[in-house]
Amino acid sequence: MTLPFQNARSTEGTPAIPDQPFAFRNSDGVICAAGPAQPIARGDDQTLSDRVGSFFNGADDGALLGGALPFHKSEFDYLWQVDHADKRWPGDQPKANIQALPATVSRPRSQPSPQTYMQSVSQALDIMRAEEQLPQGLNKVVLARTLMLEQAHDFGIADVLAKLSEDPSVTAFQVALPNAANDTAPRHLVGATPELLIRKNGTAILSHPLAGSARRQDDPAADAAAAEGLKNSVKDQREHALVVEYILDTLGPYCVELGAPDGTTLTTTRSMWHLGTMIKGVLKDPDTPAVVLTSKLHPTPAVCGMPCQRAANLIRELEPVPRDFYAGAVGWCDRYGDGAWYLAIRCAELCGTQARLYAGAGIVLGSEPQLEAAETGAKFGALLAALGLPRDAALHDLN
Ligand SMILES: C=C(O[C@H]1C=CC=C(C(=O)O)[C@@H]1O)C(=O)O
Repeated sequence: MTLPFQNARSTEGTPAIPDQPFAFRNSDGVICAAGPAQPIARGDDQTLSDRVGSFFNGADDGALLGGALPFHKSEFDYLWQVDHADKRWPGDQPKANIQALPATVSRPRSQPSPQTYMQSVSQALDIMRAEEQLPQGLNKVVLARTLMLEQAHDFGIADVLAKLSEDPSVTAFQVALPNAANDTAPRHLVGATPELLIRKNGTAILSHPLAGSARRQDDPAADAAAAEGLKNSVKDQREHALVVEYILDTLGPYCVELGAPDGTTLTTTRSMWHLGTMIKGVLKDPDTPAVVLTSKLHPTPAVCGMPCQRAANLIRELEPVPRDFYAGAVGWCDRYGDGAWYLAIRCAELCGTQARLYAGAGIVLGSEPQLEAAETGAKFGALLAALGLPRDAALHDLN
């Protein structure tokens, strides 16, 4: 077993202590790291429970653990222990008005191109059609693409977070990421996630999976029609049902009670409509920490697919850009294991003057490559707007 709180050595060496290892803001309030931060020894999913165990046994009352789990479970997480939480959001300091700054951000550069992305979606659909009758055939895979942006000066994380947290329906977040060998500035993941993977308070747990999406429209009648269309879409309902089923199956063994209402509800952010289901449960053991439940759940078919390992392998094969912490999980828990963990989606990696935005879409039989490319284009909207670009800037090069 590796001990937490030692100065963790990894392939990148000892992590530099970031100014702010993690921060989350939503309609419930703010959780930011405060006091001295200590890295928890890095490792993969198999050792997570052991590595965080000492935190729960030995930490002071106000101590918090938080950070990020990567998308692929064999990769190393990046977690921190801090002495206590702060209610000061990093964006609350006096700041420049982002709208007033000259627009210096470069035109977004797609990686892969939307056309290559559409080809990957077609390939995935070919596999699904060929395996439709097989019991372990591929049912769903979530395929992502990225946008690169650059500007002359460093991206201001506090400004980006302040913009993202203007939407009360999301959880705006910032987590420190490990630096790559040639990085010249600290690396962070910042985002505005709409999706709660798990919240734990004593024995009570809550999960709010989303899957199935439609872009919000400026015109109210068109917006209502988009929502109605999503609700009635057989393809989106199927895409959603796989996630709910998976979460109920995975959490079942840890619960004395677990349930979801019949049917989906419409959930909205400023950019997107989603199908959502509120899953509630009561744990058998209140000592099972939220971060451990997260690692059991992750990756759900909202970010990976079904069957899970098959989909994860296909993602490695078809996506040219490694996901790293995109579509992983970000969150925090206290020494009682209570806390909240979210899907790391609608996010960007910021490093100095560079930003990489990520967006994915669930592919099932009935998906259409062009529409999935447009859906990912729309999902970039919140981050594009926070970085000072038009919300629809990624919707123009899809033909
Ligand atoms: C993978 C992403 O979204 C997931 C969450 C909600 C809806 C989704 C969908 O409709 O495809 C995705 O499963 C993303 O935004 O990058």
